[in-house]
Amino acid sequence: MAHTKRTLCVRNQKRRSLQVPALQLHVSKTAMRASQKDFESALSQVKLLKDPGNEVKLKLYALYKQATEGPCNTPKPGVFDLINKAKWDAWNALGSLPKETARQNYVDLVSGLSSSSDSSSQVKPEADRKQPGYETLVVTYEDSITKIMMNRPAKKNAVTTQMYNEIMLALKAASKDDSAITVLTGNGDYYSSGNDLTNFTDIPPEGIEEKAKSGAILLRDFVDCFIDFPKPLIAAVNGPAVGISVTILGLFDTVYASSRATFHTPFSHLGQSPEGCSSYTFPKIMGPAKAAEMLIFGKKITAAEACAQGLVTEVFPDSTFQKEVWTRLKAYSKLPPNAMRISKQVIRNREKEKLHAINAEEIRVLQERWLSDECTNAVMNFLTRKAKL
Ligand SMILES: CCCCC/C=C/CC(=O)SCCNC(=O)CCNC(=O)[C@H](O)C(C)(C)COP(=O)(O)OP(=O)(O)OC[C@H]1O[C@@H](n2cnc3c(N)ncnc32)[C@H](O)[C@@H]1OP(=O)(O)O
Repeated sequence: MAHTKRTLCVRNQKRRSLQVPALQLHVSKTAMRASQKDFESALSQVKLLKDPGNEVKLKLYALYKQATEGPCNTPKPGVFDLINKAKWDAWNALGSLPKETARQNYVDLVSGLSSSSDSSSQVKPEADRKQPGYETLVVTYEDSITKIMMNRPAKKNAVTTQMYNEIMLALKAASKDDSAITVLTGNGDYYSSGNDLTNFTDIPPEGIEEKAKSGAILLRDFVDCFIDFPKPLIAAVNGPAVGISVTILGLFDTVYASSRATFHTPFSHLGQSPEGCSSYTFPKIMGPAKAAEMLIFGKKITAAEACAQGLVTEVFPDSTFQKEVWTRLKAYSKLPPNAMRISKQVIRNREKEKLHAINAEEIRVLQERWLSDECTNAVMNFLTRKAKL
């Protein structure tokens, strides 16, 4: 029973149809009315269904036993007999549920599973998998993975105000959907060229200070979303990465990089200062000396160097990057999602408060830098094409 590709909408329908709490299978209005024939038909139907997962299979098993044999009265299997113990527990949990009610609940459950698997097979996967409402991103769900792809390849995936907002929206949605892991990546030859420098040009009538203030709030909220993201978060760095797209990597759980990727934080060149909690995470990850070379002197490092310094988890040859990374991620996405979330919490939670405070402090400093001549000149030089990195 293969896992199928489908839209969130269909997944939600399916989830609703599977909402049969293990210990509270209710007596429906039609209870007592499921005939032996209905039950036998459900027994045949269940063999044709796609794999509904272990939890539902246990419910089906328990209801079947209750419907055919009545309350569980066999000895409890030993602790090491895991499978039989899980089955026994599920059956025993039904207590004294009458046989007729168990039969009806079995028929209802199979009927719900059949209709949801019918509707999922009607989905046209390729077109529908893309989630609507994003202009700067392509957000998809497949194989229990939410993939957030920055999608301004002609501009090297530079992060506009709109993209900051859309990434926050996508992360908030991914934290609540039933994906097991979330991946951020880029479309085209770049992962991201960092903050879109035209963000600094749109000055409101209230003046540059107001612009710096609103930019600071946006950036603080953006980085906070990464600090608070509850599920495993993976960066698939498909090409060069600059500025904010590099600094937030310290807040990811895993970073895979193409051999073509480079990592560049040219803050001094731009008259700016570190953000994304990198003033804390980078020295912690790579040691203060290597962090200073990147964050103060703007040294661009290769994927191999970033891996040696601990910023990158693993580097893959560019020619096989996509294939190898997605094969790996699909395997990880099948691990028990709650265990992965909880492990992430255990690893990350004790630092959260500290990271929020660091984020706030970095932004306080950066907001002042944005008003400096050094920063204004650097941005003007880029926009008038006098300077590139
Ligand atoms: C709300 C505010 C929050 C602020 C948060 C602060 C974050 C800090 C940072 O992120 S600092 C990093 C800022 N990024 C840069 O300084 C990179 C600037 N870009 C470049 O130096 C070069 O474009 C390049 C080295 C990334 C790529 O050079 P290449 O020659 O390969 O390509 P082009 O320069 O021709 O780029 C193609 C088009 O894309 C536009 N573009 C690329 N990056 C940015 C960018 N960061 N901001 C704005 N525009 C960018 C480039 O202008 C070209 O556009 P065009 O085709 O219309 O000319």
